[in-house]
Amino acid sequence: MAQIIDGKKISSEIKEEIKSVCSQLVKEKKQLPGLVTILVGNNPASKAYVNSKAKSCNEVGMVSKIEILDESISEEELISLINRFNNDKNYHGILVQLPLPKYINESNVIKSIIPEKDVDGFHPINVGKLVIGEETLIPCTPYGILELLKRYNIETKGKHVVVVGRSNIVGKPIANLLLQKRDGANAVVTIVHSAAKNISFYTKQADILIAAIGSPKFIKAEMLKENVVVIDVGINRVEDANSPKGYKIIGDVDFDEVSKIASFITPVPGGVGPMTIAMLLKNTLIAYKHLTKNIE
Ligand SMILES: Nc1nc(=O)c2c([nH]1)NC[C@@H]1CN(c3ccc(C(=O)N[C@@H](CCC(=O)O)C(=O)O)cc3)C=[N+]21
Repeated sequence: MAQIIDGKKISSEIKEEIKSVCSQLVKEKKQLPGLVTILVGNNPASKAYVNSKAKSCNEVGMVSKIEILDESISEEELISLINRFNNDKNYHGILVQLPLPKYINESNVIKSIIPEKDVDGFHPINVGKLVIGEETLIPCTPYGILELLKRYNIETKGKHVVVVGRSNIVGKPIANLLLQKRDGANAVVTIVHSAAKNISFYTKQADILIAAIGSPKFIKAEMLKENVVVIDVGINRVEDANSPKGYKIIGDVDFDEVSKIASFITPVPGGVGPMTIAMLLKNTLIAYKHLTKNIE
C-alpha cells in the first residue's frame, strides 16, 4: 500500500510558517501583506474557492479583499479595476479567478496585472522567467507539488517524471520546474496529452506521475509500474446523492486501485488542492517582500 502524501497537513504547516511571519510584522508595527481576489460572475464553484482563499488569508493574518463583479462587466472595466489595485500600496497580490466569462479576453486581463503582483504566476513575463530558470512567482499548484515532493523527501534528480496534461496552469509549468538543473529538480521530463497514440506507453515508464488531465479516474493501475509516485492534480466535481452537498470531488487517478501499487500517492481531496491555497499565501508574502523590503 502506498504512503499517503498529506497535503492538508503540509498546507497547515506552511500556513503556520506564514502566520508567524505576519505576527512578527504586527509586533514590529509594520504593514501586513494584502491579497485582492477578483471574481467575475457568480459561478458557485468559483465562489467557494474565492471564499476559502479569503478564509485562509484571515487565518494567517493577511489583509484580504474580495471584489465580486457582475457578469456584465466589460473587459475595459475589469482592466481598469486591476489598474487601481496595481497602484494600491495595501495589496501586494492580485488574483483574478479563472475562468472568466467568454467575451472577456483572459490573456489581456492577465497581462494587465503588474508582474510584481501576479501571485498566480500567469503573466508572460513571469512565465518566461520560470522557463529560463530565473527567480519569479511560481504558479500556485506547481509550487505546491514541488513543496510536497520536497517535504516528503522524494528525490527527483535523474528520475523520469511523466506529466499528463499540457495546460498553462499546471502541465507546462510543473514540467519546466522539474526539468530545471540550477537549484532545481533535475528530472527527466515527458509531457503527454490527448493526441498521444498510446498514453500507457509513456505513463508505464514514470518514476513519478503527475496527472493534470481533468478527467475523473483516468489513470488506472495497469497504466503504471510498481512503486511509482503519483501526484493527482484533478479536481472533478461529480454528482453524489449520498453527500449533503449533492456532489463530491474526485481526482484524475483511480485512487483505490493505484494506491495498491504506488509507493506514494496524493489523495483528492486533501492532496494538491489545499497546497494550491497555501502557496498562494506564500506567493503573496514573497510579492510583499519584494515590493516593501519589510522582511529579508
Ligand atoms: N486565477 C486562478 N488561480 C487559481 O489558483 C485557480 C483559479 N483561478 N480557478 C480555479 C482553480 C482551482 N483551484 C483550487 C484551489 C483549491 C482547491 C482545494 O482546496 N481543494 C480541496 C477540496 C475543496 C472542496 O472540497 O471543494 C482539496 O482538494 O482538498 C481546489 C482547487 C484554484 N484555481
